Amino acid sequence: MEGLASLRTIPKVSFPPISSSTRRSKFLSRRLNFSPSMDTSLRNSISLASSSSSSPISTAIRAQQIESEAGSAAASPVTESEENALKVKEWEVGMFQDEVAASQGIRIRRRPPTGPPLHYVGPFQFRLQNEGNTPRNILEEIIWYKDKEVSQMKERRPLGSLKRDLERAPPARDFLGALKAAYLRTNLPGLIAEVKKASPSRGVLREDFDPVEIAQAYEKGGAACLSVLTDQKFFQGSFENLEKIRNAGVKCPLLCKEFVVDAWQIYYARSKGADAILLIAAVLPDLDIKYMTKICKMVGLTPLVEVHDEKEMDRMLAIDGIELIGINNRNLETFEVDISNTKRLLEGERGQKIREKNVTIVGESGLFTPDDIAYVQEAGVKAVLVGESIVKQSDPAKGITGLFGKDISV
Ligand SMILES: O=P(O)(O)OC[C@@H](O)[C@@H](O)c1c[nH]c2ccccc12
Repeated sequence: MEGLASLRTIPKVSFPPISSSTRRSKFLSRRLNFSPSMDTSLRNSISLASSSSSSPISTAIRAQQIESEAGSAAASPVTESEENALKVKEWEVGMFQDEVAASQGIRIRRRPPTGPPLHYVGPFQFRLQNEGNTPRNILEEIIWYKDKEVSQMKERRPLGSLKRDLERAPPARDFLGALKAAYLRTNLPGLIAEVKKASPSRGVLREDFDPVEIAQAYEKGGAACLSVLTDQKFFQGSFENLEKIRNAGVKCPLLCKEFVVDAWQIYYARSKGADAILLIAAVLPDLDIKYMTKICKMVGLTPLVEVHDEKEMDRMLAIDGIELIGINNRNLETFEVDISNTKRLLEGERGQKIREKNVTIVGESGLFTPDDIAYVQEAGVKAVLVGESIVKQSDPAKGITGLFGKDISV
């Protein structure tokens, strides 16, 4: 009995007495990233926009979602057996969502890390550690943690109150415009300089980490935009850093570097002063990308969609309205870095399509020298995203000059 060593005892949970259909609706909305309080017109337009999607599974999920919304009007008390049936249903829907994702080549599973329904023995519930509830790689671990973190944050800050805060947020600035202007000015890729304290692959990059000082040095050194890591657990970043940098009067537009799993995070990033936000294609199915890019545009954020391989690039090129794509040279599942990844993804017909669609490409990760910059520029990038090589320098402004082989601030 292999899994028994990690057998855990969990007290039985009882839900507050709300209608099962309401809860199911909420649950489905969450899994599908449709916020229950999202404007109906937007939701409809997104459903319409995505109705061309060829996946029969996503169509079925949409049908279930509509059914769940229709059912949410009726309220009735829930019995314990209904409760258990609901848990099983939730598990099934989670599995279903993973199937949709898998059909698009996504390996990251989004099913709740609690795994399959619990086993009952008397008053106790047991859970066996197994393939289904153990993350398969670091990205999956981050995403599962993020799912939990975000659902807790949402409880503290419901979308309604967050939306009201948006009116008080500092105005969004033109992230893509700043990158294009830098490219025209310098004839070199526009720099997105990353305020990064640590990462799971490299550990702590800089002990004396003052985010505002680093941001100001980057600006002085000629960065077009900044990227601020906001993930706390794995990258030692924070939204406080983002807010501080914005409030310190740094003029470079700011990218919120997060692991977005829920549209709520987009509103939150905007409320903290972000001008752009990262959306990772390895994590988000097409429907989420379409929906989230619309939310971004609605609140004035520029989405930077990140891909790592040909399959992800082709998926994103098939979605209309994506203007900015980052090619990550780091595989987030294995941490392997290879800058020829950028070149490979920009070759041949794919490169041709990118030029036709006028998509701006950002080369991301593992760039250290003027030769690296020249290599990705030659491959076709108009911008680069750089962290480690410049954040480690005692003067990050000089780090930028070293990276490009010349002073790009003038
Ligand atoms: O420090 P580097 O190798 O220059 O990489 C920066 C940036 O590309 C990297 O931090 C990054 C790219 N995509 C991400 C997604 C999540 C977290 C981090 C990243």
